[in-house]
Amino acid sequence: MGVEICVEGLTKSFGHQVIWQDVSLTLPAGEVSVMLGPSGTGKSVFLKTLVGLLKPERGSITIQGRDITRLREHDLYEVRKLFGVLFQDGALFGSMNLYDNIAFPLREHTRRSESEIRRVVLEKMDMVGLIGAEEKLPGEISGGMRKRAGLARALVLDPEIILFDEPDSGLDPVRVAYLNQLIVDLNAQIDATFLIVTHDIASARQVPDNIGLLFRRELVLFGPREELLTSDEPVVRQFLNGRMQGPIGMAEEKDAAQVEQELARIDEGPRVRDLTPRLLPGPGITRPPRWEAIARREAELHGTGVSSA
Ligand SMILES: Nc1ncnc2c1ncn2[C@@H]1O[C@H](COP(=O)(O)OP(=O)(O)OP(=O)(O)O)[C@@H](O)[C@H]1O
Repeated sequence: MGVEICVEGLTKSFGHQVIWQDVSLTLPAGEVSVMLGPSGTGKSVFLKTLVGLLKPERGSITIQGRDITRLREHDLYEVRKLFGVLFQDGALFGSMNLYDNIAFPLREHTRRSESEIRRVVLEKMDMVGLIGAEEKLPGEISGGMRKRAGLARALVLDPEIILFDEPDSGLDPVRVAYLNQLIVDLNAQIDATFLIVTHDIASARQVPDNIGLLFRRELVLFGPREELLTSDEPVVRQFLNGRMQGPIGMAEEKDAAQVEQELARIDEGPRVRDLTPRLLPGPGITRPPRWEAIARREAELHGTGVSSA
């Protein structure tokens, strides 16, 4: 059923450079959350801190009753098994074919027989639509396929939490749409807790239960998607609408008077337009009760025609 992650008062610096401070949020068990933020605001650092690869200076990360920032390396190793991570480039070994890449965590971390490994690898390859590509090398396939292979590898140890570091980076809009559908389908099938770091606003509008925004060393907001999409917070409005006008500048600092002037000039139109229909599990995917409830809510909001996008 996935596990909850509770982050409280988390601060991370490198030397004198504070990346973010006093970050508190709860990733609800089994839900999909997205973390947005301008480049360089420390989204990847946040993922690495969650999985215990980086140590924060202050604060706690509680998973299954244990604060993982205080665990010794041996116990941390156990906790890491709860996580599957999809790195930006898939992080595949270039000299291994896809089958061996995906089998790698099973061979490293379990004592399963090769026939059992084969069953799991093929099951996960099937889930991400890669059956038939077992013998391919990472260099022989498209960026989209590499992401899928990275995702299959993240799934083989049956994680309770999956972290996605910019799954859409480097993909064209059509491949991003397929990947988003895959993420939603997977959430309905395996029911793990998902956290997705992305720049892609269209994905953030359609895919998650919750949205967070890191900006100027703070977690500006974290909350249910509907709340964020209709928020009046200028930073959120600017980011979700991909506009130059607003508090976020190229150098990340703008004069308050300039921001005020820019905001006064924007006519946003009716609020209801902001609530993009949510992506639902596709045909053939059995929806668990959580997704049935989401589908009912979408039908209420957008009419009965809403199904998968
Ligand atoms: N190991 C490290 N040592 C020192 N500084 C680091 C380290 N890792 C990241 N940083 C710094 O932390 C800041 C945040 O980096 P991070 O990659 O998390 O940003 P991001 O929000 O993911 O950016 P982008 O959206 O462009 O990928 C950057 O200034 C980066 O230089």
